[in-house]
Amino acid sequence: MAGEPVNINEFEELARQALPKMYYDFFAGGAEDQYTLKENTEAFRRITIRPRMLVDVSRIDMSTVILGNKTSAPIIVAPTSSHQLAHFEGEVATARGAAACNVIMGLAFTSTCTVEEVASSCNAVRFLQTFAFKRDIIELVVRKAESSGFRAIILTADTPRLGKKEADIKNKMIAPRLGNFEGLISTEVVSDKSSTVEAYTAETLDPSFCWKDIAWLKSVTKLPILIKGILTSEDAIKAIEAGVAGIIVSNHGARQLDYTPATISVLEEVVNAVQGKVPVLLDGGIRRGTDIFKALALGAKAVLIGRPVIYGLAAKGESGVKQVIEMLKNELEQTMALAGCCNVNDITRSHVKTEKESFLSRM
Ligand SMILES: Cc1cc2nc3c(=O)[nH]c(=O)nc-3n(C[C@H](O)[C@H](O)[C@H](O)COP(=O)(O)O)c2cc1C
Ligand SMILES: CCCCCCC(=O)C(=O)O
Repeated sequence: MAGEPVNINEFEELARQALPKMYYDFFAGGAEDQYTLKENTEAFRRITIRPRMLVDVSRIDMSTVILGNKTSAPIIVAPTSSHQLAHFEGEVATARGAAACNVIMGLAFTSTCTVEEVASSCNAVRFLQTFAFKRDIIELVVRKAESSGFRAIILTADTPRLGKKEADIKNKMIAPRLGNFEGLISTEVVSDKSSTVEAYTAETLDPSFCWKDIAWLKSVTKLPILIKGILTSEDAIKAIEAGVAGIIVSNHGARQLDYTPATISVLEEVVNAVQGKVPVLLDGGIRRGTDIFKALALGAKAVLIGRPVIYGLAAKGESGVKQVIEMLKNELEQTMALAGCCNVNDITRSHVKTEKESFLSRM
């Protein structure tokens, strides 16, 4: 590629060149046939934008407030594990990149750097993600989140066990040392059948964790809980009943159950079920500012960005993370200007046409 990357796909190509195949496959890959992986991005292409002309767009304000936290744009770094496999500075560099762009940093508990290292490295607003781990591990997550100034807990609900990522199995993917687990479980987990990533999670997850256990989680923390991995109205209603502070529509970047729908295609179902009671966020397949615009038009308060941030990190460390986030912010700003929206509240349902609506209008 000649010159600087001009879009996220070019950052992905830089990351592919920078990383050993095993690590690139780990970051880029999805579960099984990778049907959902492809759909997550393709479904955005089937939604068109209905722009409005002759609006005064001389000043565009992308800022918003998420669970009481002001942010420069409706963009959050998605919690993703193992950043030191992308760059030696790992999540510390990612968080600094997020801080430089004034967006919220979602940190995975399965990070390579520790919670404390990330917290002391930057002043980004931070949310800490936990899986449905065994309870003593969740209690540790909560203690670390509270003592290190995190503003919310993200509970990932879609991972009672790890999805089958065939590239990792073929590559015999070796999990890195995960800072927060040092001394807690064996960090030398080995498995001759599959990737050590799978072995890691098998040792820590509690597959019996269910809706009633959210009451327990709420009893051990004062932090707001965002539930991540919701794809249906039925579960959205259960999440509201369980008292979560927000919902993240997500299929885990297509790394868990294959043949789940593209997240953007079920966003509206969840938004309608939630009836404005809590904010609804979305991740999966966001690669353009136009994708963010479409998600906001369909009712998302903000989006989370997973792989693009990792690609920026792999390509150029902290400055790559910053460039990726700035690129998406600039593209969103451009989209808002050209669509006639001065701030995020101006982006409405009537600014997009879904595939179904296009189909019906042709009949
Ligand atoms: C390499 C990788 C690791 C991930 N690790 C986690 C994790 O530890 N916890 C979690 O809740 N989600 C994890 N995710 C899912 C992301 O939080 C997010 O849902 C997904 O990446 C969004 O899709 P996108 O990559 O297309 O933006 C991971 C995703 C990737 C690509
Ligand atoms: C090395 C531990 C990896 C934990 C699982 C991370 C994850 O959620 C993923 O999709 O990968």
